[in-house]
Amino acid sequence: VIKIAQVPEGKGFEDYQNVYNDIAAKIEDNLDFDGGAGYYGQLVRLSWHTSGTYTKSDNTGGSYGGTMIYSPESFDGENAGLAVGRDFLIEFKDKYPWISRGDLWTLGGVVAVQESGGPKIPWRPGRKDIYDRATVPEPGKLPDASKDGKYVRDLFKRMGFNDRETVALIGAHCLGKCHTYNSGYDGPWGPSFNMFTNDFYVRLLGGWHVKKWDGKKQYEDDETNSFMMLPTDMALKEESYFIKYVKEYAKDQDLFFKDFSKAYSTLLELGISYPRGSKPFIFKTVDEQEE
Ligand code: HEM
Ligand SMILES: Nc1cccc2nccn12
Repeated sequence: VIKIAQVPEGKGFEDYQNVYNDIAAKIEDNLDFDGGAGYYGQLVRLSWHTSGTYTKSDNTGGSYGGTMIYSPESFDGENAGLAVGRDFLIEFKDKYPWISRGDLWTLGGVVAVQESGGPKIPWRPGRKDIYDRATVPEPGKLPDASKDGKYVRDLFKRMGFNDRETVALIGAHCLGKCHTYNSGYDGPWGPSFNMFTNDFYVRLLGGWHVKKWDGKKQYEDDETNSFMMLPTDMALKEESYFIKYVKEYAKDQDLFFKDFSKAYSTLLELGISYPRGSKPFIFKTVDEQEE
């Protein structure tokens, strides 16, 4: 399946920086959403789920076609709650009719990471809105949080990621929270959930116990009982091939930022062919434009 990037006629860096700035402004106007988590987590999860359907062996899935709104992908239980992110962004599809869903949804994640203090994320436009039932991925490609380390390792390997990249990507769980009405898992994550940091790894290396409740198996921290981890999060400290990266990132936020930036940029472009030598955009943050 060939998916070739096609940039809308005459659109360049400035055009996409304008979209970036509009998204950033709307995030800024809604910081108290979701108990103070804001929209950062929602937008990063949307960008990840539109991309994480990718399978390297047959080059299917990925962010190119913006197919998440079509069945059967729209019915994938793992995508519950993502209408929040899509609805947040939809006004920019009207304002900038030339932008594709895939470009808008992945750009939304880039804005969220950069505006919450995270690393710069290289990003390229050119995804195309397509409706061809044959290109809509079947449910089951996105990870189930109740599983173990081997499952996580194999699922990310299907996308073409190694152990280091897998651990780096899941560090995005520093943002946002779980919502029982979406996944059955219960938030909270705490005061740092609107800041992109290596906090996830630092906390993960602390003490955790299984939460006593009638919901899905999940963990809460020994110290305050106010943070949570999924079983697949805990798997990162249970497997020898993951734990070494957890420790590296807990010690060195710059290293985490460097590895996350590369892996996340790759994730958002899985399956897409770009013209040789096409240079990614590195958008300025809102703060950088005020100087
Ligand atoms: C083993 C892999 C993963 C599993 C099983 C997993 C599972 C989950 C679950 C169950 C939630 C809660 C959804 C809700 O209840 O609203 C969640 C939230 C989230 N996930 Fe993951 N995830 C994984 C990897 C990733 C990756 C690779 C990224 C990004 C690069 C990511 C970004 C997020 C974010 C930002 C949230 C918070 C969403 C919000 O605040 O609404 N996750 N994840
Ligand atoms: N914020 C958040 C979302 C999803 C999973 C997760 N594990 C720890 C924190 N966290």
